Amino acid sequence: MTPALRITGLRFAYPDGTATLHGVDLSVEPGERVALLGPNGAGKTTLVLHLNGILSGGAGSVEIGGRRVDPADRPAVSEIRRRVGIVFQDPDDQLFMPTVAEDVAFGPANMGVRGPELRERVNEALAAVGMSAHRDQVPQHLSFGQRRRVAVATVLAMRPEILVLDEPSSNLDPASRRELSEILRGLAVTLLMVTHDLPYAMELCPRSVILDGGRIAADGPTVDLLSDPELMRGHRLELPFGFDPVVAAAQLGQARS
Ligand SMILES: Nc1ncnc2c1ncn2[C@@H]1O[C@H](COP(=O)(O)OP(=O)(O)OP(=O)(O)O)[C@@H](O)[C@H]1O
Repeated sequence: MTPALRITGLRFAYPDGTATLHGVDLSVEPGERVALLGPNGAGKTTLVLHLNGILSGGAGSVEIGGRRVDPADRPAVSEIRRRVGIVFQDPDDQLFMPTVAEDVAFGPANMGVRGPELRERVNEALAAVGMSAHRDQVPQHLSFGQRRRVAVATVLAMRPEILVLDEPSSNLDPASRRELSEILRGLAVTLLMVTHDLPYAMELCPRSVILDGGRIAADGPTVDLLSDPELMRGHRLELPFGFDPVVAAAQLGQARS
């Protein structure tokens, strides 16, 4: 099967010379849910920004469903931006229209979707995140957790094959955090989630990858990584007090390798 995502030998330095990725290889199968873990400054966001060509120009390659992300190939980039939806950490980076429904319609309308199909996509995306009742509200008047849900809906309306989320649980209260996790688990997409919230990684992603210093340091079942104290310490990862990944995995029905 063609992987949903294949990154090969990816190296990248910012224009100021900060070398951030040092040869990353990663393959994700369709329908997998993978957490991307690692300390501050590891290169997680930099890696994610390569998935739809926002960043490029280093060495190596990124392929989405077998198609290479090549910023010089404009049609390929538009196609890839439709297939890879990125939900940024701050929902306010994604919401700029006068109403929630217009924000959710923006992406598909930009792709040329019109009329009943556009309405259907907006309705479906808002329903998926439980925000149908707020469609006519001003996004900036919603709570943070509600804005994050709408940000997810703006991406879902594009019907992406790969959903990438940067810190989806940050600043959410416990109920909103759980509700978003239920929403994400119910989606039939490939999911890549950048997070420092290790129980959230455990809950949502059977597989995790640790990135540190621009290199993949570990890749395997989330429970295995989180229950390896030396690995965790070595990459500045800390579980909340009292959280036992093995017990959590058993409760979630996740297998150890
Ligand atoms: N625009 C930029 N110009 C120069 N260096 C940058 C830029 N953006 C990020 N960096 C550097 O790249 C490195 C990786 O940053 P990145 O944001 O990808 O890390 P991260 O793993 O997402 O961190 P965090 O967990 O703190 O969000 C850091 O050293 C950072 O200072």
